[in-house]
Amino acid sequence: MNAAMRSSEESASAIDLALFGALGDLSQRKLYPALYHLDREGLLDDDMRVLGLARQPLDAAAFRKEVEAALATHVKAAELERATLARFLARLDYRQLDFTTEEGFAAIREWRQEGAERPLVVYLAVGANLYGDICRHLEASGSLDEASRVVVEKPIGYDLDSSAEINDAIGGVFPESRIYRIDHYLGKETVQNLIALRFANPLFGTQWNQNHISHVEITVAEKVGIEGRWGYFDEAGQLRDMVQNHLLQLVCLIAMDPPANLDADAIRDEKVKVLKALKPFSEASLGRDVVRGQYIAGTIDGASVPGYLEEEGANRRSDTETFVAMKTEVANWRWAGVPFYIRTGKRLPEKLSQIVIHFRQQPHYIFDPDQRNLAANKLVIRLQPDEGIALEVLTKDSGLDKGMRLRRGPLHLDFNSAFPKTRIPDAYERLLLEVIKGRQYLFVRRDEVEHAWRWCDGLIEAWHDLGEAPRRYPAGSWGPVASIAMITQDGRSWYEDY
Ligand SMILES: NC(=O)C1=CN([C@@H]2O[C@H](COP(=O)(O)OP(=O)(O)OC[C@H]3O[C@@H](n4cnc5c(N)ncnc54)[C@H](OP(=O)(O)O)[C@@H]3O)[C@@H](O)[C@H]2O)C=CC1
Ligand SMILES: O=C1O[C@H](COP(=O)(O)O)[C@@H](O)[C@H](O)[C@H]1O
Repeated sequence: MNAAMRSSEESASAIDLALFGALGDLSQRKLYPALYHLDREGLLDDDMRVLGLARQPLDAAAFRKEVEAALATHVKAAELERATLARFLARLDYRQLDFTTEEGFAAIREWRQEGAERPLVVYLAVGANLYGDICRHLEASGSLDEASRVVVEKPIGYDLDSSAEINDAIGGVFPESRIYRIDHYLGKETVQNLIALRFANPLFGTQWNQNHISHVEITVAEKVGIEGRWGYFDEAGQLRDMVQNHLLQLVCLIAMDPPANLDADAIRDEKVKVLKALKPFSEASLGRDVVRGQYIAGTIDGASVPGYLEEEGANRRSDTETFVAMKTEVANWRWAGVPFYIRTGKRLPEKLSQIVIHFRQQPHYIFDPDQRNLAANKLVIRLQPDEGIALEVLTKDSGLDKGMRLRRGPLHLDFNSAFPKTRIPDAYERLLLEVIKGRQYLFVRRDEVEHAWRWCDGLIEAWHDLGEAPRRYPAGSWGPVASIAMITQDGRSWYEDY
């Protein structure tokens, strides 16, 4: 964080927030808890107001009750303080609105009149099919001005063409400098820590390339299944839902060159270079280096769970993937020849997001030949849960009878125990704070979204040509056996020290 960022951190900015989709799942589970926590931390200006917009006919009092109920469900009881809650609820107002017609949008302009000097932030917590309509109606109703910002959720489209269409619609009303595209992984504390780890520590900065790193592993494993979103998910699949955005953003943060500074565009320029350098799959590499899976019924934590095709809302046979593993490469000078193994899936045994950087072995090995497989350092970056960083190093096994036996052990930084008083904020807290302050470095620029789609579209097209059904895996396993074979064929294995 540069000096300008640091000094503006202390002062909260006053904004008016118009929240479209104010009674939806995202608002209730993520946005109100995040705003409440910001208020509790003293990070919301006293004058900040929130206007909830949705189609149900509620008045402000009934809306506040809905929000209070959402907070009671999604904020820990110990963190719900009466005074903060009262202050937060008093910020809220509500208007009933159908987002598809311009009629009614004047209500936003009228609500704005009271706080016209504050920038308006428009948060679109609705499906992307509504983004264009809402932006146009906001403009036509005279609700916007030169300082208004818009926040949009993923997924932006279904492929490159649809994403370009949506981006055009938003871009027809808001300039890129006032569009905040959320990828909530960028708001996670440990994901931001990747920037600090890489660029604040010369120890890693000098080693971060193909001369010293043999391969990189990224695992984003989920225990949950489809969570009532079968209709959406079946159209998307795990590649579009997770890889196109979250996993490729992680690849970017690991692989990018140092930005000249921490400005949004300096960082985003470097990420775009990584996306452009991602190797496309050939027909041969597709069969060898990519595994798609779909879960069948199984057991997680001792409880039976249904298969993907038996989940609530499942209404057809489907070959949509719920798991993807692949070996890819960032084809540039820094990373040529270094495989990036990535995998993500639903209904896996753990909720775990982890990056493992495998360093190369020493050029000449002098210890016990039986221990050769130990002989490389690993940097394990745990994004969730139990956020932390561990560097696996080799030391001498102690004891008179051990000779020069090696022992592998971690130099471990566990954020929760190292900094016990620091609550690790939810990603949406950080992201909302950045929007309020008008800083874009944690948001995704249009060209990032589009380069990521271009690469994914190529992969999806090749899958279609191949015409193979996904491999089945039992819920509660680590995915199809082929995903293990994919990495063992290179003489490696997925890091398993969970
Ligand atoms: N939920 C999550 O965890 C995540 C969501 N997202 C994204 O966030 C966005 C919102 O998702 P989510 O909250 O789950 O969706 P929901 O369907 O739960 O919420 C959408 C809200 O918008 C309202 N709405 C829809 N159409 C209209 C309309 N024409 N006029 C007025 N109100 C309307 C709905 O009202 P009604 O109830 O009356 O239909 C509902 O309150 C989506 O883009 C999604 O992809 C991204 C990441 C995670
Ligand atoms: O964007 C999404 O992310 C969640 C996983 O997020 P996490 O913060 O819990 O790791 C995923 O379940 C969902 O399908 C996807 O749309």
